[in-house]
Amino acid sequence: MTTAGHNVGTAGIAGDNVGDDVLLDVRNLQLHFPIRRGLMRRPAGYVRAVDGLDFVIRRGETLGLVGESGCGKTSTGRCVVRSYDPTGGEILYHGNGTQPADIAKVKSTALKQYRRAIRMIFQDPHSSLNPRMTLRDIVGEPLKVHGIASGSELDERVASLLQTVGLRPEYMSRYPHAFSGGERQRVGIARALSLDPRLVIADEAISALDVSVRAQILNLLQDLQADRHLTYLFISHDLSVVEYLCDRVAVMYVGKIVEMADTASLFTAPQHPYTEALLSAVPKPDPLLRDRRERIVLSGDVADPADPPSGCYFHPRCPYAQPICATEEPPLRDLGNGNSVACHFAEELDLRGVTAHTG
Ligand SMILES: Nc1ncnc2c1ncn2[C@@H]1O[C@H](COP(=O)(O)OP(=O)(O)OP(=O)(O)O)[C@@H](O)[C@H]1O
Repeated sequence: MTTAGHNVGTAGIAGDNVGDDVLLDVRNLQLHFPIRRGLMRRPAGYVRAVDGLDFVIRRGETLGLVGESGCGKTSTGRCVVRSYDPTGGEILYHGNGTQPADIAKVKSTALKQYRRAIRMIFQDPHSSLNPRMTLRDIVGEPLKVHGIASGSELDERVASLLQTVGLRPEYMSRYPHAFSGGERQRVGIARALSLDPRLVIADEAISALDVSVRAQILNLLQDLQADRHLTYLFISHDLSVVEYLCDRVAVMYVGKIVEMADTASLFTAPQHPYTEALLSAVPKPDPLLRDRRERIVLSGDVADPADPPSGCYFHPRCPYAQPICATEEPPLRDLGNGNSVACHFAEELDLRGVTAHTG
């Protein structure tokens, strides 16, 4: 298959010094949903689902995106695939190793090309596959829509994609209901791969599956990454899986990244109190380990993204908060080792880490 799908236009962006290994450079990304009220449906406020994110995704890596429900993970993924139009910021795609294209703003043909390069795998394989379509239609549809294959060539490509994800080619005339949850997720993965993408966004891709099939799908994702030089943005609640799969992790709280680090540093030496609290809730199979670790129960609810607190959004729940935390928002700052944190007191706190597998 050709990689013509990655030939997105340059959209007039100056080439910055981000390094050759960067595939996606996201700057000040925002997605604010209007809250409409009254007869005239005028915006009465905004839900700041994504509120100024800065991060890069490097070629070939798996970047994890974690945080509690409602913190903006899915909204971020949907902005990156442009199924939502961001309300602000830039998504610079370095597809050809030349000048990047600002995906946040491209339209029509360039957007269609970009959507070949960045694909998404969804959480629920039951609802994300159309029950009235055969596997041939589901997996082959992107190839048809993009005018890449039809007729017998399409069948050949679908057969090959099914084999790639561990399904038998003769299944292509069957409907999704004939398959288990794990098999359906394999179909979703085959569909995502059909356009030979560079970046795959997996949004809770294994969360809905039985524990017994999760490992199989994880292994498949890892094999595909090695074979096809894929880059992943892996969105998950499950920190044990994130520790196992991801090279780096971004922790989100109420539309913002509060910590970003390589996986080993994040799990063994978290720098943000919110990360520490999330890690303390990772279930431990070892009872001795369980006894030694105290779970940090956060007080209060996740802040409302339509009416966030002043200063650091986390300060009303933070066990280490000081007066400045209620008045000044801490920027996401580089710690000098490539990792970054948004906390006024990161250097002064001695936070507890844990590794989900070894303790
Ligand atoms: N279409 C929408 N209109 C208005 N608000 C929305 C919309 N989609 C999401 N939101 C709000 O944006 C915030 C972020 O939601 P999002 O689904 O991105 O979070 P999440 O971290 O992915 O949560 P989960 O893990 O539960 O999927 C939430 O407050 C949510 O209610």
